[in-house]
Amino acid sequence: MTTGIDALAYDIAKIHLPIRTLAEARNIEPDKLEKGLGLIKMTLPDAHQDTVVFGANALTRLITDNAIDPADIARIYVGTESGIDSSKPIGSFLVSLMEQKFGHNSFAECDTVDFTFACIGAVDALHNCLDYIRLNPGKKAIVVATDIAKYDLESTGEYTQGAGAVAMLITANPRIIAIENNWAVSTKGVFDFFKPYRTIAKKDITNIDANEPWFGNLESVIEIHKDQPVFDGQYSNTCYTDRTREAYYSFKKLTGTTGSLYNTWEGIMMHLPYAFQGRRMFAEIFALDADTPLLTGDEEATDYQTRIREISKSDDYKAFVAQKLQPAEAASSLIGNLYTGSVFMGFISAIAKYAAEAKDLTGKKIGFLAYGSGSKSKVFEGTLQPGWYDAATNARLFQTLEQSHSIDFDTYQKLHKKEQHYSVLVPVNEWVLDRIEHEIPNLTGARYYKWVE
Ligand SMILES: CC(C)(COP(=O)([O-])OP(=O)([O-])OC[C@H]1O[C@@H](n2cnc3c(N)ncnc32)[C@H](O)[C@@H]1OP(=O)([O-])[O-])[C@@H](O)C(=O)NCCC(=O)NCCSC(=O)C[C@@](C)(O)CC(=O)[O-]
Repeated sequence: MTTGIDALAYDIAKIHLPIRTLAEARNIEPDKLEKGLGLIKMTLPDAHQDTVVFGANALTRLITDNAIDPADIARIYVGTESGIDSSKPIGSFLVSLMEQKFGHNSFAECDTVDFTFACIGAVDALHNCLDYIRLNPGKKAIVVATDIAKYDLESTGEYTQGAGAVAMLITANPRIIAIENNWAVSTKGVFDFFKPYRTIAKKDITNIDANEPWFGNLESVIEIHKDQPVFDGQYSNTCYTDRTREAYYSFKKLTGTTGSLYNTWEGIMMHLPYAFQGRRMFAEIFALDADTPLLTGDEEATDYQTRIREISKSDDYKAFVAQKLQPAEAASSLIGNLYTGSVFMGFISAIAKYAAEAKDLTGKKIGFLAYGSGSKSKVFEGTLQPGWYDAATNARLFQTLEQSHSIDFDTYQKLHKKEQHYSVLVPVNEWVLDRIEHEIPNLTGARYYKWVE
């Protein structure tokens, strides 16, 4: 028996700001963003959307497209770092919305919980669900990755924003990819990227956005939870490369792989905070784990870094990128960061590209290098199953992304600042955020959603 991903669905924000528009407004050379980081479009939520909406839309599609009987779903585990409540998980919202759609009490026996560890939370949810299915092969589990990657205006993260969700059905003998039970982990507690609760004096609250979730109302201070992270971009890249390299080598040890591990993989799925992150960070592993290593690890620190940079610009590395990394990058260029969903969206992107080239890849291995700030990497691998081609074709990923609606810079800024309260696109056949209960002065913040035909 194998376990893995049996079906996939997604919901990506339908509006975007062209990266060129952002570059011009911010006085950044467009080529840096387009050719240096691989960015083309940046998706963002419309006024009626939040992470529950994206997750619920992806989940509804997964259930409907695959005619899944709700009674067969034993658990819905959510990966997110954009939770909307410090107690009530997104999973709790999803279950109630699915009951609105698929029948009263239809999910009453379904287990649900959110996993949070920055961008790797949905991989943790997947890891857990695979173990569960291995123990209970007759059951079905669903993993939902849903996030809004939102950064401060004018920050270096601004051009990497994105929004959407991926939902995955996890079963025994899956149709798309069987995931082997080998998991290598590298963890280190660091502050590369985080979203702290900020404590501020009450006397300083005049400029606070009334839409922020509030809590911890003490006598003289108030704590607010900000959607946007505190981060150190270049340090986060160092943490990313260190963790993924360490987990990669742990995986080699775990599996007793003696030659180059990446040469055994048809494609490599990495966490992509922006399209070219994987190719910019993988050059070191490419050099160290080549059949004839290009680096020994004994070089002086500056020589070592210079050599990695040279290797990253070499023709051999460019050919490697085109073959093993580029298929997963294509969707990221058109979406931006999906946080927990990024590594899985990379997988959908890759299989869509493989299918378009009519490649026969059943039985081929795919490597996954997941990363979450904070920081942790997990490396695992899977084998493509005969249903991958139909799943890739039916997903219509690039046809869907092609329909994305371009907005202007002014609208982008208003949506970012939550100053625009009407939708850019009229929602059809999808979930919407209907209202947030605001009983001033007690802002309960309860959120209500509805399905619109
Ligand atoms: C990612 C950074 C740091 C990038 O930071 P940056 O300063 O915008 O870009 P850079 O200077 O590092 O790189 C620019 C690239 O463009 C090139 N370039 C320059 N000019 C041109 C030109 N004219 N024509 C062509 N190319 C040009 C330049 O040469 C370089 O390419 P290289 O050769 O070094 O590969 C920034 O966007 C940032 O701070 N982002 C937010 C944090 C982030 O995404 N970190 C990534 C690692 S952490 C992570 O992935 C986890 C995360 C963030 O998803 C959160 C989570 O886990 O929850």
